[in-house]
This record gives sequence, structure tokens and C-alpha cells, in this order.
Amino acid sequence: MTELLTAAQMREIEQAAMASGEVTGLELMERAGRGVVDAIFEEWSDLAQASLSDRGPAHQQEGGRVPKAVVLCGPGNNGGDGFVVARLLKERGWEVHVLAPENTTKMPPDAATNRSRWKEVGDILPLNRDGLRSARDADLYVDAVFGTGLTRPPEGELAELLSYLAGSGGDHGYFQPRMVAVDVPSGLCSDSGKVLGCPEPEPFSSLAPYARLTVTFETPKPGHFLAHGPELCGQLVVRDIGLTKWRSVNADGRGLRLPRLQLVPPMPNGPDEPHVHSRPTLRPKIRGHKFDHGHVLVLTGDRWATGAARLAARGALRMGAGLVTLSAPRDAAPEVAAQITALILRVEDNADQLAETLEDDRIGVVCLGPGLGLHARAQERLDAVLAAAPPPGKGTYLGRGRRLVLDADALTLLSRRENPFQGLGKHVVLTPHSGEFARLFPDISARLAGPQRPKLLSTKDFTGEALQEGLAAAMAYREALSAERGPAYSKVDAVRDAAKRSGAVVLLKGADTVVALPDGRAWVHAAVYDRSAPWLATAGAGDVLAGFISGVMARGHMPHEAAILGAWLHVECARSFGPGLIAEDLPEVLPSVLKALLQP
Ligand SMILES: NC(=O)C1=CN([C@@H]2O[C@H](COP(=O)(O)OP(=O)(O)OC[C@H]3O[C@@H](n4cnc5c(N)ncnc54)[C@H](O)[C@@H]3O)[C@@H](O)[C@H]2O)[C@@H](O)CC1
Ligand SMILES: Nc1ncnc2c1ncn2[C@@H]1O[C@H](COP(=O)(O)OP(=O)(O)O)[C@@H](O)[C@H]1O
Ligand SMILES: [K+]
Repeated sequence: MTELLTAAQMREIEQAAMASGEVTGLELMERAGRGVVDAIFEEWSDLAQASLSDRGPAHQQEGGRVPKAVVLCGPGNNGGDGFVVARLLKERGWEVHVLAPENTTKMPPDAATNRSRWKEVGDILPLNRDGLRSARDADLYVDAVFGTGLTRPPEGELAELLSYLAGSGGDHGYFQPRMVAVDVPSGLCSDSGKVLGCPEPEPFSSLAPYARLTVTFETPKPGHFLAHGPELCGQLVVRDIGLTKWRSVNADGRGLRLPRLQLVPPMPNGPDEPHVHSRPTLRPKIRGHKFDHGHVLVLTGDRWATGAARLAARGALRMGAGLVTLSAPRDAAPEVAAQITALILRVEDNADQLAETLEDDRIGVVCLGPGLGLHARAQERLDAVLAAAPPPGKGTYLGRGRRLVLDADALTLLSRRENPFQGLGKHVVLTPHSGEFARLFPDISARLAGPQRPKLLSTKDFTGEALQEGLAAAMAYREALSAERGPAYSKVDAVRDAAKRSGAVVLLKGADTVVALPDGRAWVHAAVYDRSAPWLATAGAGDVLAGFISGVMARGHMPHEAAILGAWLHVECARSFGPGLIAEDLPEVLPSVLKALLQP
């Protein structure tokens, strides 16, 4: 299991460790700096070989090139880590240039100690563009300006420096320098993956550099996986600094840290216990007849609009549901019948007939939304399904209650009801994309989006009142951006709030899919770094996901487990197929993915 820790939690853990007397802040900082240096040499072996301490002083005498590093140190403990990195590189014979603020009055003590240690062996240049100009053409740049302590958008000289670096780092810049971020690229909020003061960062206009490698400590942070985090971090490496003992206890020294936020799947090379499986577990189908493996009912849309539901149904069947039935309005039935074989078709003339179908208590899961439509009849069908889905406990299906997956149009229909969340509960999984999420939770979505960029003025607006209004809106936008404070409201915060409000399990899609329960437990499923699957952004992929989740629930998993497993298998299928993927392929590659999963 890989737990994602916020800045506040990290601070708390560090405090607990130091309070125990078993480790000092200075030791932790030394471990952090050493972790960064080790990660650099593991990533770029040529830099390790070029280090004099490895090759002996004779190397220099033979005219060997001395590698050069520029280390940018900020005003806090992240800067402290930077001073350690600078000293360790210098000890290995590097030419090291350090840029740091001149004013050190507010510097935390451990960082100040490491600054003094550095001063014994090297100089300090100003932390601005001038400082960078006098230390150009390095083999390595180390960004230790801000870490988890970023509280507001950088301003003035610092903003100028960071945006200059944003144009030259990562794979974007003209020089593509090796830029290593200590903990996080400076300017990136480690809780949210947002760049403070810059909602749409671009390589040449961001307030945070694009790193090639990010080395973080103890556990990854949510911001490494959410929003813009992955594109700014380059590669992510986690270094153990020995805080495990204090990770799982609260400030009072007891119990688990709650609510928990976990990464799915866990990081294979993280500092986690090596015996923990890095793959989620799917309940095996061992014995029993088809009804023991769950009966899923998928509602189709009207004539000409049944494809999405058929995709979902096929996804559920391939996932291993014992039986999948499509419930289609009469006018859509011929089209559905012509397209299916292993799936069963039931024809409904009206919502009452659907209600009758739902009296069959062997139907354990109902999936609706894909292609459902937004008309009054669709609303009646949704109402019928909600009315026939008793919450767990009072339920009928194996005592578990009936479970629902509400996707696509069903979510928009919910948002149009007077009480959108009436009748929902933990037996329901809502699977919105960001548009559907905004319809259901407009205030939460607006808070997540942050300040809204005003519309660009067209030439006809360049006069009188329209111009004044446009300028006022632009000023207000700039002010709102500079007033942003860290840690920023994250996608995890938003999905947690949505789950709490609706009472349901909420899965908000994207490359950074987040699942949350009303009690605050949450998971980030990130298709990023070495698990990226950009081919999933294809029409109909979401319909298949709804089917996958339904299928996993039919196999007896709890709704939140099904959401997590469904999202994970969805990405595995996309990765297994690769480029050229279309939604129809997802259920077809699932058997090989499941086979690999079930192998010991
Ligand atoms: N918490 C832990 O367990 C450990 C933390 N360590 C390091 O410490 C870092 C956190 O250190 P800090 O909490 O001191 O925070 P940072 O070093 O990230 O930055 C905080 C400092 O910058 C200032 N600041 C924030 N935003 C600013 C802005 N926009 N413009 C100008 N100044 C700004 C703050 O007032 C504060 O002085 C971590 O990222 C990590 O690198 C490591 O040394 C090892 C252990
Ligand atoms: N860049 C991406 N990387 C990984 N997965 C993605 C990416 N973009 C979209 N997805 C996934 O693809 C699916 C798209 O679903 P959705 O937006 O509902 O589209 P549709 O309605 O066309 O099926 C979601 O599961 C989402 O998480
Ligand atoms: K940093």
C-alpha cells in the first residue's frame, strides 16, 4: 500500500519523529539530501562516473572534465536540503554554484546550519536571474527553492526566475538541462498538483520549473499524481528517510492516520513493505452457477442510441458477471437484438415494466446512464431504478442490497432533480467526468477550478464600457490568482466533499482518477508516469468503465472496491492494447489482462 501524505501530515510525522528523540531534524535533512544525490547518480550514471571521488584525483590531473552543478536554495527547509546536496556534490569533486536568498533572518535552524556548513566550502550567489547568469551551462540543476511549505504564488524576482526555468527545463527547453526537483518542482502545490497563481501552466509560461527528475521523501505526495504534477515532475523517485515508524500514528501517538488517501496501484519501487502485492486482488470465480456470479442489468437508450449501453454490458460480461441483461425500450429492441449474442434482452414499454423487471431480486447490479437520454421517460426510468435499489441491510440480493452504477446521462438527470442525492447511498457509485461533476456539484467544481479566466475581448469590445468592463475583469482575475494560497483545494478534496454530500461513492475520471467514500477514505488512481494510457481518451471508454465497475460489483466486491478495481483494469486494458485503441477493444483485451492478474 502506498499512502499519499499531505504537507501537514508530513510535518506532523516529522515533528513526532523529532519529539521521540530518536532522530534530529538535521539528520533527516542529511538523509534527504543524500537521497537526492543517490537518485541523481542512479538516474544518470555518467554523472556518477564523472565525480572525482569515484575516479580519484588523478582524473583531474589527467585533464578530465569536472562536472558542474547549480543548486537553487530557497528560504526554508527545502533550501536546507539543497545546501546538503551542494555540499555532498562538492565533496565528490564537483564544481558547485549555490544560489540562495541573502536575507536569512527567518530561515529555520536546520536549514541555517546547512547554509553555514556550505559557506565554509563555497560562496552564495543571489537567488535571481543575475545569479543564474553567472552560473550557466551546468551539467545539473537542483531546484530546492520551495517544497511542501509553499504558501502563496511566487512573486517578483523569484517568479521571474521560476518562469525562466519553466522555459528551459524538462524536455521542452532549448538546452534541456538535467533539472532535479527536491521534493516537488518549486511552485507546485504538493497537496493538489496545481501551480499556485498559474492555473494553466505551459513550458514557457509557468511559475514552476519542469523537472526531469523529482526526488521526494518517505512517501509520494498527492500533488505528484494530481493535476499538473506528473507533467512537471518528469520522473518520480521516492527515498526512504526513516520515518516509517511515525507514519501510521496520529498526533496523540495512537491509531491510524485518518482519513486515508492511497495510491492505486501502489508504487512498485516505493519505500513500502516489499511483501505487499503491487496489484489489487480480484475475487476469483471458483464454483456456483451463473446467478452466484451476479446478474447485471444495463439500461439502454432509445433507438439509434444503444451503443453506449451495449459497450457497458459487454464490459460487465467480460469482467465475469454471471449474467448481463440489457433492458431496452421497445423501439430500440430490434437494434439491440441484432447486435448481441451472449447478452440477454428485455423489452420495456414503460417505466412500470422496468419496475416489474426490477422485482427480480437476483439482479444485484444496475448500470444506467450511457446513452440513456435526458427526456422525461429517461427520468422516469432513473426514478424506477432508484426506488428499486434498497440500501444494504434491507436488501434482497445476497443480503447486500442492490448496487448501482450511475454514469453519463443518469448523472445529468440527477442534477435536474429537486433533491439530486435523495435515494443515494454507499450502494451507489457515481462515475462523472469533469463536466458531469460540475453539473452535479457546481460549487465544488468551481472551487476546484479556481479563478476563472475572463473572456478575451474581441475588436468590437475595444471601446467605451465594454473595454472598461474587460479591463476590470482582467484585473480582478490577476488579483484572484495572486491571492491563491497553499495548500490549494485539490481534486481529492473535491471528490471527498462530493461523496460526503451525495452519500455515494464518487469516482471522478481523468488521467488522475479519484475515488472517495462519504467517510473521507479516498484513492488516487493515476494513469501517469510509467502507467500512462493516453489512448483511453477515446469516445465510449467511459461507458466501458461503467460496465467494468458493474461487473466487479457483480462478483461480490464492495462498490468502492469495484470503482478502484474497475479503474485499474480499465487502464491495464488500455496499456495492454496500446495506441490505436477504441472503446470496443477494452472488453476484448480484458480476458488476457485478467488471466495475467490471476496468475500467481
Ligand atoms: N517534513 C519533513 O519530514 C522533512 C522535510 N524536509 C524538507 O523540508 C521541506 C519543507 O520545508 P518548509 O516547511 O520549511 O518549507 P519550504 O522550504 O518548502 O518553503 C517554506 C518557506 O518559504 C516561504 N514561502 C512559501 N511560499 C513562498 C512564496 N511564494 N514566496 C516566498 N516565500 C515563500 C515560507 O514562508 C517558508 O519560509 C520539504 O519539502 C523537504 O524538502 C526534509 O528536510 C526532510 C524531512
Ligand atoms: N489522458 C488520459 N489518461 C488515462 N485515462 C484517461 C485519459 N483521459 C481520459 N481517460 C479515461 O477515459 C475515460 C473517458 O470517459 P468519459 O469522459 O466518460 O468519455 P466517454 O463518455 O466518451 O466514454 C475515463 O475513464 C477517463 O478516466
Ligand atoms: K523544490
